[in-house]
Amino acid sequence: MEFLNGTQPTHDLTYADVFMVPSRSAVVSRLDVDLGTADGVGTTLPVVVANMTAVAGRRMAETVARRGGVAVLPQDIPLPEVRRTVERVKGSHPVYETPIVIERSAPVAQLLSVMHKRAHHAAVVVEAGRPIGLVTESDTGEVDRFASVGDVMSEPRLVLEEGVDLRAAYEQLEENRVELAPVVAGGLLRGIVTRTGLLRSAIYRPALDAEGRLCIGAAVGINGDVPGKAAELLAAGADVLVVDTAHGHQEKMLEALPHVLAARDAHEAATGHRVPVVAGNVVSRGGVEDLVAAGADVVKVGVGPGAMCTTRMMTGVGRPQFSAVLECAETARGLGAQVWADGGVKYPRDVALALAAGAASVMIGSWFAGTLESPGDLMRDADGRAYKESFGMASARAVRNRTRDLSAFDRARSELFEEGISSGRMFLDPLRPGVEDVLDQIVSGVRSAFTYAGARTIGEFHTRAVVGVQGAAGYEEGRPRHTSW
Ligand SMILES: NC(=O)C1=CN([C@@H]2O[C@H](COP(=O)(O)OP(=O)(O)OC[C@H]3O[C@@H](n4cnc5c(N)ncnc54)[C@H](OP(=O)(O)O)[C@@H]3O)[C@@H](O)[C@H]2O)C=CC1
Ligand SMILES: Nc1nc2c(ncn2[C@@H]2O[C@H](COP(=O)(O)O)[C@@H](O)[C@H]2O)c(=O)[nH]1
Ligand SMILES: [K+]
Repeated sequence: MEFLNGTQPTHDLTYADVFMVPSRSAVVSRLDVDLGTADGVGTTLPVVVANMTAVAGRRMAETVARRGGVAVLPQDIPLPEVRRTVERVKGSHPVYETPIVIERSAPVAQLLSVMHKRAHHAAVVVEAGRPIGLVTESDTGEVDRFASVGDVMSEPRLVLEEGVDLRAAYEQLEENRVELAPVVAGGLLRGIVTRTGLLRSAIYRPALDAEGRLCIGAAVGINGDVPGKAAELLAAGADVLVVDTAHGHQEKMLEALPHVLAARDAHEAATGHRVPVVAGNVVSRGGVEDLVAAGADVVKVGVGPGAMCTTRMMTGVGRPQFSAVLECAETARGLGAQVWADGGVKYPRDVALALAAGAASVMIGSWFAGTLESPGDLMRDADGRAYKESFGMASARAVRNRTRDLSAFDRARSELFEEGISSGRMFLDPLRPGVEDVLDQIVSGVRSAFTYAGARTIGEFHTRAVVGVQGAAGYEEGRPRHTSW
């Protein structure tokens, strides 16, 4: 990446402070762009779902991995739950979507409580594993909540066989005038396909492990039995380990990392699979050097840019994210390592700029919290707008949860050091309520940014990007106007 006309910025910059200038390009189609990452995780998209309790759960992990990204399960989730989640994600079909499954005798009220959990807004009624009916949201419109699902379901007009050609499946949905269809193998339900899902399958490639199952990551903190926890996460099937703490450039992290690496190496010796280790967060050259020297494959960059994060206001510590990523990525590259840009992403442009600054992948939290697939309950404000609650992992709410095994006194004391918001409202975009809708937006923006720069790959983009510095008016000029002025 170079700054426009060779200028060198005199102060640190964040995503809003910068813009990219188009360059002569031989990449004539946005479809010629390959967004595969170089961090060894196996993602085909440079998108990582942040290890936040309000963001990364089973549905999020599965849905994002099917489109090529990866989610990192938070360090606060109890191990049995991590094992269950990894197992379910690895058990989900890499192409077909996971349906909401319900029994014929269940009340409609039960169906309505789960219907919004998947973007396809439909449920498959099963009997002994076979799809016998379909219910879409419109079927439940004026129905008594105690009616049974069997009364409102209709027989599927189309049932597809596993392995069906995806293009042919799309045509069959079109011919049968249906939006979705169950897919079966030997009569048993394997998943569903939707029109949008089939289109996405043609554009995205899932992030898969060596056995062809969806990828998932898991985080571990720096306190407690770190090697034991790392070994358990690896045994559970995590494809990437994230050693995560607010201040990643501290001795405790440097002590913990070798233990995690030893667990990783033992796992590799036993299974033949090498799991990349990510560590953070830092924002300086020295931080990257120390974490890479301690063995991190990837360094996570970002102190204070997160939407739920109050660190900068509480402490004055942090660094504008574009400059932090730029310096850290340059340092990591010189040491044969990579960085993830973590936090502060609000628009697709921010992902493009993080990649221009040299990130191998970009971690996103709060934006994804406001989607159907995040773990939180769907709520409505006084105007009826749908939202989900997000909260920081250093908020009193998260700290209370993380310290549940401590004495009441120690717990209360920990909460005093809160550096995050406990209840942010992340509104769902009515036009893009699902995480895949957000991914579509990100990927389309990033692919386009690549062709403007004349880059086919993330590596080329990083080399070719030309970045200028703008003031608030420059940023403002780029925003669309929905009304006249
Ligand atoms: N990227 C960011 O800007 C930030 C991210 N977070 C996220 O919040 C989650 C919880 O992280 P964390 O707060 O580290 O909690 P953890 O409980 O994981 O561990 C923090 C450890 O580091 C010690 N520590 C020393 N100095 C600091 C400091 N300035 N801030 C925090 N801990 C410090 C703590 O000791 P003691 O408590 O005794 O001081 C404790 O032992 C993580 O997911 C992290 O990524 C949190 C803040 C900033
Ligand atoms: N200082 C804090 N940072 C936090 C907290 N919870 C999460 N985070 C960081 O934010 C990113 C995600 O950023 P977003 O803008 O996409 O939401 C996450 O990965 C953490 O590094 C917190 O409580 N305090
Ligand atoms: K912030």
